[in-house]
Amino acid sequence: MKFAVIVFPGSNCDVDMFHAIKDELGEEVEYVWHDADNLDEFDAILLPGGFSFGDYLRTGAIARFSPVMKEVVKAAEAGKPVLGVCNGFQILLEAGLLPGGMRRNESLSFICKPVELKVENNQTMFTNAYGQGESIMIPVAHGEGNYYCDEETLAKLKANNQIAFTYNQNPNGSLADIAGITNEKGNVLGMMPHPERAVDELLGGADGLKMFQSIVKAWREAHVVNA
Ligand SMILES: NC(=O)CC[C@H](N)C(=O)O
Repeated sequence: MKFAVIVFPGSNCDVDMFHAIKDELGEEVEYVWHDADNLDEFDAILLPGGFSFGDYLRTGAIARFSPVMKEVVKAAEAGKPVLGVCNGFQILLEAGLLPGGMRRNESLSFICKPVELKVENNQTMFTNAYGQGESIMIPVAHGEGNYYCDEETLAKLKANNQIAFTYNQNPNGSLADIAGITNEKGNVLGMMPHPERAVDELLGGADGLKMFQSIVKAWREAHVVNA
């Protein structure tokens, strides 16, 4: 399985993401600069965290116009797994691939610490290796992670099981304790916590690795005979 790590000017979690896939997961991975115009050779698309275009205007608001985003939309429409972490989540929101938006953390401060998440839906291609309701530890590091959407959207997210993760102790004021959501089809996931920073006990925990293993498992079941 071949992963793309999309790199924007200002991305800073791309190397951790690459390491997670290559060294911890053991799958093929390439960096793809944000002006790329073809992602056909990749099976899964990863948008890493960082400060794309310096977080000017709003986080993700400029990156969503990068040429590669047309290809990310195409990949999402084709049903490929698309994962956006932190700034990657912010870009997916700005691109309209996920509903809602981000506001500054309620505290107006940048937060950087491990947080406990609850797996709200383990029936997705990103979460199938977790138990339903399992508590996992994944670090957060953001200034703008206060997820918001209108009531109708929240009702839809709940009705369609699109809330993948919630915070056990909400660190940023996010609506309904939301830490990560999927699109309706379930193949696009955005989350503020950083699974790529929790892929080895040496890093303080390996709960994030299961997310990447889930993607591979779902992909093999769909594409490999006798998986
Ligand atoms: N680690 C990150 O991706 C940071 C995200 C974003 N720039 C913020 O501070 O909200």
